[in-house]
Amino acid sequence: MNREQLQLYFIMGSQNVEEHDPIVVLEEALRGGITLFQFREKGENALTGEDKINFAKACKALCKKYNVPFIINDDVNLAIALDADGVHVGQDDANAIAIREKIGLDKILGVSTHSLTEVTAAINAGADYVGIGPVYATTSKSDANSPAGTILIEQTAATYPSLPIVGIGGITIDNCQTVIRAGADGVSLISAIATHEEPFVATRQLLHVLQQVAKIS
Ligand SMILES: C=C1C=NC(C(F)(F)F)=NC1=N
Ligand SMILES: [Mg+2]
Repeated sequence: MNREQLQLYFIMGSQNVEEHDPIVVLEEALRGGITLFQFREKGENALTGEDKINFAKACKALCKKYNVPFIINDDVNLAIALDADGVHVGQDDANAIAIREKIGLDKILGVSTHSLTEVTAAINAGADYVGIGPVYATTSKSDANSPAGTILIEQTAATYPSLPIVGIGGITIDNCQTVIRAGADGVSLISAIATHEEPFVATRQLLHVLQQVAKIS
């Protein structure tokens, strides 16, 4: 995985799209040019069992059609079963070292981090990128920490300049440039695309704004 692939990292599950069809939303986002996708099926009405597997397979097939890596959140066994391109895990999921051993070196491993200590541990576990947030207030994650702003992104970029970083949490077209200027390689988001009337348009607009402000290398 190269750090440019983090530029516009869309995360979605069936619960994030209000009255829209999640498969249509994903195809529109892919057509619009998202650079990475995370399948994140969780929450009280999340799909389970065969429904979840079939939904994941449909999302994976769409990502393949648009040549965008397909990442699965939390569910390492599903990621292996579907031969996903990688997994994203949080601090409360299994130990990242064990997960790296389980998925192998050719899969993408992303880790959520909330402190420099957790960033260092993620690096030692062999993470390909770290997610840092929530930068701003989010409604997409019920158990999110309180918004931390961009300070940890700045500290991490300064301490580990070669570590790919993606910011997450309440990111919109209005604040995404601030996140990149702080040192993130990209932004990850759910609602800014998933709840937009026109996910294709939302994606194009976000990319346009993000392309104005490359990471200060
Ligand atoms: C809780 C999360 C934190 N960060 C990320 C990512 F953006 F992929 F790094 N994904 C998550 N699901
Ligand atoms: Mg998790």
